[in-house]
Amino acid sequence: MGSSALVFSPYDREVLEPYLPPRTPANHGSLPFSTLTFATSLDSAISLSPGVQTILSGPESKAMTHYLRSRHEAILVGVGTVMADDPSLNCRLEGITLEQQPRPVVIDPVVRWDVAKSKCLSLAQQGKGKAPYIVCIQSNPPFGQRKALEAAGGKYIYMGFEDAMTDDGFRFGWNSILTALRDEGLHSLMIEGGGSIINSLLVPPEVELISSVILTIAPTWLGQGGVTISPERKEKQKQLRLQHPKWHPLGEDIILCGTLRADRGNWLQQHSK
Ligand SMILES: NC(=O)C1=CN([C@@H]2O[C@H](COP(=O)(O)OP(=O)(O)OC[C@H]3O[C@@H](n4cnc5c(N)ncnc54)[C@H](O)[C@@H]3O)[C@@H](O)[C@H]2O)C=CC1
Ligand SMILES: Nc1nc(O)c(N)c(N[C@@H]2O[C@H](COP(=O)(O)O)[C@@H](O)[C@H]2O)n1
Repeated sequence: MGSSALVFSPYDREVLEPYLPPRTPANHGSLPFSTLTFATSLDSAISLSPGVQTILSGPESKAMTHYLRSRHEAILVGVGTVMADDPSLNCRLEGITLEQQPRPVVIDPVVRWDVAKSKCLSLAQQGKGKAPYIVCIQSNPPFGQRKALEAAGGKYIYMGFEDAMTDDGFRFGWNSILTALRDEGLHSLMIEGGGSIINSLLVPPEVELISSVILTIAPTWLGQGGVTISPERKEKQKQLRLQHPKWHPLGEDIILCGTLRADRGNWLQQHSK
């Protein structure tokens, strides 16, 4: 995604509002309002292959993504995404202050990502975004990286070993991740990807942690071999279906909003016009 200032219309903002975190954060103690949001092709691919950044959003939906970034206190991605994309993870909407910038959060259990060399940290050093929080198990990340990260206002968040499941590498439970972020004072979280992160959230019981879903669907097929969104189907599992879906065309793309949690229904009905 490029670097010129983006504009997102008041009309489009209003359409999204029922699916966004409340402007005044809810109760102290509750987990962050978590919005799952990514851009997908017609064949459910979010990139051509794991290490490849693939532009799917058109200019209008890209502006929407940046509006979403401005409406959440944090933006979460997995280490696969930062290694592949070296993303900025800031908001480039017109008129955004540093205070309004989201806090990047990277799930990187064994600290594979060299944050000191990242675009994200460089932008934070220039005051164009916030420095990331890196969620990991390693208690002594490389000294130079830690120094650079902390000097810019970022940090490592250490998860205990008891949180890491061993059958599939180091995996933290999502409840533990969200609890750790809540304890850092973050009330809302935009979860952008990549494939491993999204697929692991779209299964019960983790799916209950998702407050809303806002997808960009681009009119393109990426073909086989891409990173696809297709969560594991557990035995006897009911179909996972978006509740309260709203389809909203934006440029050549379409935005699909919805909820996944039963208790979001009432809230939506009260807030939808
Ligand atoms: N189109 C879109 O909107 C987006 C596309 N992407 C694309 O997705 C691709 C990357 O996806 P993936 O390779 O699946 O990488 P990923 O970004 O999902 O990161 C996967 C890694 O994160 C860590 N991880 C994930 N869940 C964890 C958990 N519960 N506990 C501990 N560690 C955990 C593991 O180390 C795992 O290997 C890239 O090509 C990127 O461009 C990424 C974000 C958005
Ligand atoms: N909304 C959206 N549309 C696409 O077409 C994308 N490829 C992505 N990717 C996500 O955005 C990150 C790049 O962000 P910056 O512009 O560098 O801040 C990338 O890492 C993915 O998380 N998203």
